[in-house]
Amino acid sequence: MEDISGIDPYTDYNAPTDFHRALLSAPEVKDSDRLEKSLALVVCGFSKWHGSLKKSFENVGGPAASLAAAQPPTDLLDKLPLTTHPVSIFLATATLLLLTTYAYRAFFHPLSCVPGPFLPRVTSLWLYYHSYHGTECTAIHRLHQQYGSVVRVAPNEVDISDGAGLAPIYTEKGGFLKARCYENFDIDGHPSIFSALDPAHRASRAKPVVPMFAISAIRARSDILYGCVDRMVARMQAESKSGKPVNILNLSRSLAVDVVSAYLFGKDYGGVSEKREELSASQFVNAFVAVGRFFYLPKTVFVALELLSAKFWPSREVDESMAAIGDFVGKLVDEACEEDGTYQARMLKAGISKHETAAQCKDLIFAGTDSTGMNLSTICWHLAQQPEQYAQLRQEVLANPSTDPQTLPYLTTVIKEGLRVSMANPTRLPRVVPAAGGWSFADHWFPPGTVVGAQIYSLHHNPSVFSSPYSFRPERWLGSGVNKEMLRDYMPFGLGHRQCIAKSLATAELFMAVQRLIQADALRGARPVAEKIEILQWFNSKVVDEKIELVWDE
Ligand code: HEM
Repeated sequence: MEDISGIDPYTDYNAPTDFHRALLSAPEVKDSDRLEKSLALVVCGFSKWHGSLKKSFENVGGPAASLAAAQPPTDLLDKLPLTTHPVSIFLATATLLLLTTYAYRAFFHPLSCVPGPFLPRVTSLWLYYHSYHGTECTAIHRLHQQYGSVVRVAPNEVDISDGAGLAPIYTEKGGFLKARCYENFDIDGHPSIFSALDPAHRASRAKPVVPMFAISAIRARSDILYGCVDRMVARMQAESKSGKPVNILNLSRSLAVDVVSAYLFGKDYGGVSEKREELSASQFVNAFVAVGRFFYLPKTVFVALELLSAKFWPSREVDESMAAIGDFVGKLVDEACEEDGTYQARMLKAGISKHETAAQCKDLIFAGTDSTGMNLSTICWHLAQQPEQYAQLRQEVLANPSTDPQTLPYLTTVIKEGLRVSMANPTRLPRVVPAAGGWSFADHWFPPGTVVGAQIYSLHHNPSVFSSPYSFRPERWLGSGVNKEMLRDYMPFGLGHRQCIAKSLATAELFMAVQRLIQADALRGARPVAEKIEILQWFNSKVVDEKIELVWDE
């Protein structure tokens, strides 16, 4: 970049425009430099009134420093109202800096051509607000309806609802890397397989355990899953006779934690057998779900908030639940025998510390319990109000008592549709545009570092791909009704290299659970208590009141 620090606005200066020209028309000016130079102009102006301010900017280096070294055009500045009070100077400087930043983001930023309303163009507060309140998906969905399939949702972030964007973001060449905000899901100071940004760090943790998630490995030990499922069905049947509403979300979560623990850790958590209204692991899961409301905050702010909320808003229930899970994984790790082939043993054998292995186990308990629980309960909730679909499913399941459930065509459509409508993970799965050359899509160019993502909520609710998108219609997945856009845009488990590591395990669990529930006719006579399932749209959605209830008529 050309050095323009030699320009002395007092001696070389003919008119203020010379000074501006020097600032703004230097060759190879990048947008960021332009901003820095604009700031430098502000610094120059104020430094006339407050020398110390100038000095501090001189220490910054770069064009700001070189221009701070220059003198401002006196006649221009002399006309401005003067004040020497440091607070006024500070406030005025801050305001100018803010306005300059906003102006840059709105009009000069490389993403300034991407459509979207004014607020998210200039500040991330819009996204933080909706994320906090659990309205992110619907707010962004509305933007897509208004502005098209590519919208700017924060100064440096874009959401894409066009399925054609999925392959480059998530799949091709391994997809883009996860965005920094995933760090907020680190557990006990460790990046988990889910939250790790660095592929090499993730790979060294995932490699030893990936074989456990293979379809063949799951099939070989399907008796473990059926054992958990049968206990859950028996409990649902027993509770259904009480005449009171049964919280099937709690029941499905209980099954899910048992499957994860029995299958992966070799030790059943015993959630289904617990004699309590709410699963003891629930508050632990809820606490992690709630992390989603601060997902986009910078890590330092996130950690500060976490500490503050633990200090000023402690919760006995959450602490107890955390302690229960802490004890459970602590024992798993202490008692692990390196050759026993369990998840924890494989991690330890790969050289992962005990502390981190315990954290990785916690991550699986959270990820496995929440999403699978949400999906199974959503499927049951829909089946309970669709007598025709229920009858068709029962006919198929009863006619094929010992067939692998994943080969049953109608059951397959039910599970697929359940995964489409259940918004277990409704929000964007944000990724970073890589350094090499940026990324071009749909007439837009996104510079390196831009955070791009596609929210499952918009893809699964796109009426031009899924007709009547909010209705539960398993038939849409039958035969000729299926088209390539449906297959392309369907992504309940994410896509590509970082898609759900436990996709096959979760799918097997859903098939087995629905198969056994239908065989036992457990949902006959059930009806939903509420008209809809209300969620807060966080990374892992939170069901309002943590309840999805069914009640059985006599
Ligand atoms: C129906 C149930 C499930 C759904 C819908 C689901 C959904 C997802 C999604 C959407 C992602 C991708 C996140 C992203 O790209 O940012 C993901 C990743 C992940 N899920 Fe699941 N999940 C389910 C069950 C499970 C279970 C049972 C486990 C553990 C036993 C699990 C563990 C993980 C892990 C560790 C990752 C991170 C993978 C990586 O980044 O390499 N999930 N899941």
